[in-house]
Amino acid sequence: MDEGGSRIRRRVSVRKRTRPSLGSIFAAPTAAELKPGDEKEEQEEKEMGAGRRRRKTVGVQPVESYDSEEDMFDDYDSFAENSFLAQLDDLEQKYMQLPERREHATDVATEDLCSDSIKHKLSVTTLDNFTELKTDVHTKNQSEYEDVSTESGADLLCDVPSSQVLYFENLQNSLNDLGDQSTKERDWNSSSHKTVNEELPRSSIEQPQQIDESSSTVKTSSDVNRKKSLKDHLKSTMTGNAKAQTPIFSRTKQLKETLLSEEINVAKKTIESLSDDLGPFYSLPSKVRDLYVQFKGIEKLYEWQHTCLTLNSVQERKNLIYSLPTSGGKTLVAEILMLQELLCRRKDVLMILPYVAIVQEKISGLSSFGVELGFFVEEYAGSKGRFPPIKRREKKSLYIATIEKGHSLVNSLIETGRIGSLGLVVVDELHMIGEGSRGAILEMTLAKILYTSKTTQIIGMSATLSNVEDLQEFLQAEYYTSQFRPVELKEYLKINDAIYEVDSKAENGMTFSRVLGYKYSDTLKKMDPDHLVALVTEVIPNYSCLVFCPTKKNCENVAEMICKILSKDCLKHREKEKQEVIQNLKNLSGGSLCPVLKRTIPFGVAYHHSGLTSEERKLLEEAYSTGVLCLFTCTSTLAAGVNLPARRVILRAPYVAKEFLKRNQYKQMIGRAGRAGIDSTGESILILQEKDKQKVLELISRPLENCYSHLVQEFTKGIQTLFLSLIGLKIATNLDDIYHFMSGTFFGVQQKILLKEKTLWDITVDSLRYLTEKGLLQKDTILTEKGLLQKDTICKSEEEFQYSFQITNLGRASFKGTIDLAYCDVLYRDLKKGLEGLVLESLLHLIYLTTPYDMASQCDPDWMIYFRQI
Ligand SMILES: Nc1ncnc2c1ncn2[C@@H]1O[C@H](COP(=O)(O)OP(=O)(O)OP(=O)(O)O)[C@@H](O)[C@H]1O
Repeated sequence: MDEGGSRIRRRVSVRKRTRPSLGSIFAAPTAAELKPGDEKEEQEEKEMGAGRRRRKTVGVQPVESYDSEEDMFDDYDSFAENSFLAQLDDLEQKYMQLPERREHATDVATEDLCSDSIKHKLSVTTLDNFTELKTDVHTKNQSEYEDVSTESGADLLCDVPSSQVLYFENLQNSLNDLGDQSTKERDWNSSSHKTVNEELPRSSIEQPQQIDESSSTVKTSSDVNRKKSLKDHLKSTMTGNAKAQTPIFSRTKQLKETLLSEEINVAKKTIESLSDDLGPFYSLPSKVRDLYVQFKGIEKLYEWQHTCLTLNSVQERKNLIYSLPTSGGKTLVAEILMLQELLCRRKDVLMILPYVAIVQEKISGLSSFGVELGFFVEEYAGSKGRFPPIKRREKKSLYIATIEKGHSLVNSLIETGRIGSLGLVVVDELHMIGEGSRGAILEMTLAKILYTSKTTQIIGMSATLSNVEDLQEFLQAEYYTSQFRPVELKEYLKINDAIYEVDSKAENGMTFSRVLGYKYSDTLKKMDPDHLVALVTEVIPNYSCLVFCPTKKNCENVAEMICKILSKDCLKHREKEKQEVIQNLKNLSGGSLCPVLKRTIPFGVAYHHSGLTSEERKLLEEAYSTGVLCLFTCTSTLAAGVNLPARRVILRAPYVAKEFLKRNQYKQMIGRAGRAGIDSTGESILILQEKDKQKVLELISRPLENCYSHLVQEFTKGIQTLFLSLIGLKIATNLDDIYHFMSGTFFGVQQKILLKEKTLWDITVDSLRYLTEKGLLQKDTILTEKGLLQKDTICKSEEEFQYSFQITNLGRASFKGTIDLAYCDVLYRDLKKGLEGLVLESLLHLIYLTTPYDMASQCDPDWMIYFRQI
């Protein structure tokens, strides 16, 4: 009895000691609370339609060095009564008399100490059909009990990442859909609050009415009721569990679990010994292979995947860049390497992806693996993500992050001295390192990892890499490439009504293929001058088709235009399911539906761009993936890795907005054509006008664009932000170290190409000087060969001295508040002025203070309106 009780009390005392004061919670953000790059991500999020928030600064949770014990009680002290824990002890005394129930009940008690959300998360489901999975989970918990109790109970009790809860919910929904009668009879609302441990015989759950009644006094305050209900729930669950018979678990399940942990132990040893014998599945338990068959239908690896995974450099954990055409199956290799790291080397893994939508797609794809194999899948995108991440002792975490959130995560790990816990970092679409300020953030992230952790392996992949040598030098990585593509991709161009095949051997890069056979009336020609309907009706409704359009508005117009011309027969194709899609979309937005989608969905057509909310997007993507919708008109964002392939991809014009297509963009877009395992071939058709012919011929024949560092070009969002964070996080604080850091960046590798007129030393010195003059840094002490001099000592030549720098308050606030350094001083001045006197006569002053400067610079206010308002 005391064992369990004392364990709980001990945890409480730890919590009390380490819990931050209210003051510190509400104090100005510290350390990794406010992360560089979040604003940019907002932009991207907006772009992908995943969020519509606007703000000048971004607040994140306070930084604490959470350990798993703290997490267990996180958020609870705030609403539980002081006597709550004492009552818990009483309850233990009362209901845990039977020694054989002790462990089980303690388990439940501690679980119930967790928030409703955690309970909810742990309440896998109560469906009969799902008992197997729950039993599985419970068995795992039981088998882990030893570790849990001797360490901290962390893995059982800590925050299950929402991503994995989603997995359970999805499973629950799909089981629900099966329409099992017994399922229907259940009350879902109530069952959703049950814990895994409540999956016990009904008789044992229907219990302690007396205790409930006697202990609960009626109070009017809702708060008190909340506390009471928690307490009652606790009591009732504990009593129920105390009386319950120990559930009988399937022997087969238990055996499977034992086998899995045995296999993992063997795999750990194999991987440590660097043996050539890779065991049942690339040093992983055979269960992983089974899961790939079960969840992804992948029975066998492609030859290149096998070769890549068995490379010596990969076995030796060297950094690796690999490049294959789109749909080549790159992700699977990365996933296997990630699983080796999580399961065998017992380290956390970070996967960086370019967009929120892709992170979400990956989360849902990998959550099932996490549940089955015992690791956490954590989302770092949009508003999701905790800094620093929860420290877990047993299970490892796979963080799936956008570029910006990945950077913040790495910053927080460095700041808390935990960067070594990151065993592997995988970067998908590595070529994005050459794209503007997002590229600069990716570069900073990787450079910081390289500088601070010698044990973290970095793997980058892309379908569109050109100057790989530079990247190899930066990442100190090996390179693997192959031209493998499981489904052949045929490229076509359409000029007027003739179709040409792209042919590198032909004199002008193309050969005539055919003339479009579709008969157009004069009216139709006016409506559809590019013969889009002729092209799409060769494919839909039986196969899927993507039409890339230059703008969002164009997506909508093209979708409508196509539907006006399409035969009414299309309406009959999967009619009922399309109506369901419409209904589901309506449900998402309180009964209303975009009039364009209302007209196009019955034809199986929809637009896909950043104007959709993430829920709408998911719904439409699902309908498209299952063939209910057969045509998407979309913008280029869909090309960046969202797995929605099509039999035919049509590029409406060789433009993205007003910019002429880049080779990389073209490759990514046409790469969506040809579905592995479904299509035997994929086709792309680029529609062009005579005037663009020459440019297009160059586009299809020239090599991919090189990628170049944007670290210095993106001055305030690049090198300036980097230096501030290096000094703020104490990664490098003196001139010498900072210069050394810079030499190891992608810019350092390309400096001679990018900025010939200046040396890297000069660039470093100039940037530090600029930050110092701006009041973001201050020189601390001066280190000379003769010793330390005071900071105000005048020095003649920078080279003679080694400055040590400190971040100022303004610098820290800017770095942590993700403020663009271009206007951090203006913002500070404005806020300071606001402190002197806030004009509340009208809303004008408040609007001024809360309008981001970059937004303000995009519009040209009519000052007379303001004048009249005042
Ligand atoms: N060995 C395999 N056998 C069968 N299918 C596979 C295999 N490997 C990958 N696939 C499937 O091929 C499809 C494309 O794979 P993946 O998304 O990994 O390609 P990619 O190279 O990352 O493409 P992109 O550059 O477009 O992101 C996926 O549906 C994946 O499940």
